Amino acid sequence: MTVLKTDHMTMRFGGLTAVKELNLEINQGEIVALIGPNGAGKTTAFNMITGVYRPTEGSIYFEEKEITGLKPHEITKRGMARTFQNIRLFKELSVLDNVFIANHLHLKSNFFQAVLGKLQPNFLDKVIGERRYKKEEKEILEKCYMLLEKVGLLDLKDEKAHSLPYGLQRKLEIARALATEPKLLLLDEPAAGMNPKETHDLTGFIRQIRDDFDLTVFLIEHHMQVVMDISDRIYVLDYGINIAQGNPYEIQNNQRVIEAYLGVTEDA
Ligand SMILES: Nc1ncnc2c1ncn2[C@@H]1O[C@H](COP(=O)(O)OP(=O)(O)OP(=O)(O)O)[C@@H](O)[C@H]1O
Repeated sequence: MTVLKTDHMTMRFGGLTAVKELNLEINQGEIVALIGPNGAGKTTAFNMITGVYRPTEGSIYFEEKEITGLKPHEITKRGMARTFQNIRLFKELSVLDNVFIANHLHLKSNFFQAVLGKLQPNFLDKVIGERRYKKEEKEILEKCYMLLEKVGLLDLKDEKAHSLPYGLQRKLEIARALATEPKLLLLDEPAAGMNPKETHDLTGFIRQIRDDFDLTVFLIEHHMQVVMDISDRIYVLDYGINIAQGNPYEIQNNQRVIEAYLGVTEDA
């Protein structure tokens, strides 16, 4: 099944076309990379797919249903999650609390509102609500523990997020994304800031979570070794234009891609 499809997806900022008529097609279970030099339009493409920007032109389909123009939280609810180039964690909160909070999209009872005193339930509702809250809290905690175990952070669950080394903060971000139970996971530069050992382990880690959580993965990455090791297929952007697509071997040997990366012009 096609999990993600974009049809002539375009984003203009004034006179600048950051992404031009991009056609992507990503299938269930694939690991696909989006690469390109700085400013090529990769993050803009992610921002359109996840609802941060509405495309100026073109359409986006998730699991064959149109999602163009939906809000980010609506897209998350349908089963898409992302991490960010600049890590976004609650830095003063513990590792566990960071994952716990990320579950809120899946809570059936509105306990966050209740906790904040915004709801005034009658006595019976309150008793039932509290019982349900306790049951849900227990279930969520179990899920958080499972997620932290999967990403190798269970032993650090009580540490503050900001005290973790950068590479582990990235893994915590991934655990937070997994907490929303996505089918498609978008990773924006997962290797950034990782040390050589973490970078080396990243390929196995991403494949493992893809298999364990039945995911499809779409990632932006600058680290070419990671891209070539991990990707089933690669799309290349240059100045907003999709100049190539193919498997790692095809991309490594594509003259247009080599020129885009080396900055060679056609008359040079
Ligand atoms: N909100 C915005 N307003 C105006 N221009 C923008 C905006 N966001 C991005 N751009 C421009 O669009 C182009 C593509 O930027 P984008 O961040 O998508 O590239 P990128 O491939 O993700 O780059 P990098 O690898 O450096 O993160 C750039 O020229 C950038 O300056």
